[in-house]
Amino acid sequence: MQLLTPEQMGQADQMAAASGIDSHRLMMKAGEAVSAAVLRRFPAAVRMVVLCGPGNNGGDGYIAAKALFEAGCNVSIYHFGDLANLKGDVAQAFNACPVKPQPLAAYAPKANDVVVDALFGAGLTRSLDPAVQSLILNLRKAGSNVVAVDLPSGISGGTGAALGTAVTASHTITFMRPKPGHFLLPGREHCGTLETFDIGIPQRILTSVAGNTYLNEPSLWKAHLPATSIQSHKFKRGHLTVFSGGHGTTGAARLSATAGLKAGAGLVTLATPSNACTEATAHLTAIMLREINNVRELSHWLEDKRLSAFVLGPGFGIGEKARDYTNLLAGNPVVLDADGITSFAESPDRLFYSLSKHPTTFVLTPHEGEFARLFPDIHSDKSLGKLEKARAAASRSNAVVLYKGADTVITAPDGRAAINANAPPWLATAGSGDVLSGIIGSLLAQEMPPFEAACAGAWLHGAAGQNAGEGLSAEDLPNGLPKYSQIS
Ligand SMILES: NC(=O)C1=CN([C@@H]2O[C@H](COP(=O)(O)OP(=O)(O)OC[C@H]3O[C@@H](n4cnc5c(N)ncnc54)[C@H](O)[C@@H]3O)[C@@H](O)[C@H]2O)[C@@H](O)CC1
Ligand SMILES: Nc1ncnc2c1ncn2[C@@H]1O[C@H](COP(=O)(O)OP(=O)(O)O)[C@@H](O)[C@H]1O
Ligand SMILES: [K+]
Repeated sequence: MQLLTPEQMGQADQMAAASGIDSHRLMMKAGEAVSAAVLRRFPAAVRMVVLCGPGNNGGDGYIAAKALFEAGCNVSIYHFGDLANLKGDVAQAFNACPVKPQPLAAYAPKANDVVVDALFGAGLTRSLDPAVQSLILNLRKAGSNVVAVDLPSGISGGTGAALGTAVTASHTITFMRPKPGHFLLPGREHCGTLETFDIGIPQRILTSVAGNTYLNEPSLWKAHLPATSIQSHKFKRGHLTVFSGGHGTTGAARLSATAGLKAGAGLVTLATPSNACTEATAHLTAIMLREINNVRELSHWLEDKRLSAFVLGPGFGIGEKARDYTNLLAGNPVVLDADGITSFAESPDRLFYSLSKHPTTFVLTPHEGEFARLFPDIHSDKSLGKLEKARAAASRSNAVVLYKGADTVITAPDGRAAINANAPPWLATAGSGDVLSGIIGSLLAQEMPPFEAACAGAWLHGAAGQNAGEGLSAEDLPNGLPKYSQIS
């Protein structure tokens, strides 16, 4: 599913008008869709309260109020801003509305009210007025049900950031295409259940304005998923190498390797320093073991051209050895995670220089702390949302960047970006990231391109979390992976 920024949506709106589509008709459809959703969700509501702002979002509100009124509901409208300043479609919607609005300050929220939030949508550019913010706090205190039009007021459609206090809705009705702010945090938590309604802007216009930001769904990468064929043999399904730390620190790499095998790699080898071989052997069966202690031994191992992908970082240890291995692996499909990333904290440019000499084959999987170590200036830039930060990081590093969190974002150096939204909160458990690196490594080993492998990996990890259920530990995740043939 392609996502549109508020700016792109505005552009689509203008193009629709320029091509002769009646903009008031679009507003009518939007407002009527809101009214229908409210009636469907709250058929027994005692009082409907529509809060209308000064722009087109407010216009949708006046249309919704009219439709609710005509459906026999008890409707009140409260407005923000000077009614004398209403223009164009909003003024027309206001004039046609049989319910006369009162000023916002007169509204005292009640628990049973069903509130339609049509204060601000895509046009929000700055923090809400203090009076609006205090009303939002009162709504929250009263526990009123809120249905947001397009976006909960106070949430940025582009970044999901809350510009001051923002409305928390149980439902949000948006139009044509969701925006990144519906899925990025904290926006996602403010939206409740999201419905996307088609108000009739033609597909050709949406396609012409859309960039390359997507919700991370199987349609984005399913065609690249490894297919199992009767003629397959284990080398055809790829050989993944996971580098392990030394004695006492092999757990993370073993988790990653186990996930790699379960995610379909034909062969998985744990590359282990000599002092950890006994420990690793005691825990492994299907996963193979190879002693690798230094760059010379790694170079020798890399002469086997059937090795298809590598995971470096989980439990590996921070330092020169990680940097040397990474440099040697540049140009190969690699997931660089955890200690592999942190090893470049003092000298990120050394990593970027190494990666700049090859096509994109690396996937970097930082959580926020690791992201800040590798990209300190991008991380601290308050003008950027998570999507833009991850895009800037991918462009700088020439790697696919999977910026982890409850709203994981995956970006490629060519600008493609996907927001992952299927991860349950109980994935926040020790070792969960190690499993993710193994899944992505496995998909790389099975010849998935790096952006698609990272997107599929994040989604499969989320699905595994859902299947394993609340209370899971990271060991449960590989067994929760869905079967590829059943993904639709
Ligand atoms: N995109 C489309 O195709 C359609 C959009 N529609 C609606 O139009 C909305 C966007 O309309 P607008 O662009 O008029 O924007 P809004 O209605 O979200 O904002 C209105 C105005 O408020 C001002 N403003 C921004 N932040 C403010 C703040 N914190 N305090 C006070 N004023 C502030 C802005 O200058 C803007 O002109 C969408 O969210 C949607 O609800 C619908 O009417 C149907 C068609
Ligand atoms: N609240 C959350 N909801 C959903 N997923 C989460 C949440 N917090 C973390 N995750 C996911 O869990 C994984 C944790 O990885 P990481 O931070 O590397 O932990 P670890 O190093 O313990 O494995 C990441 O994939 C991340 O996206
Ligand atoms: K709104």
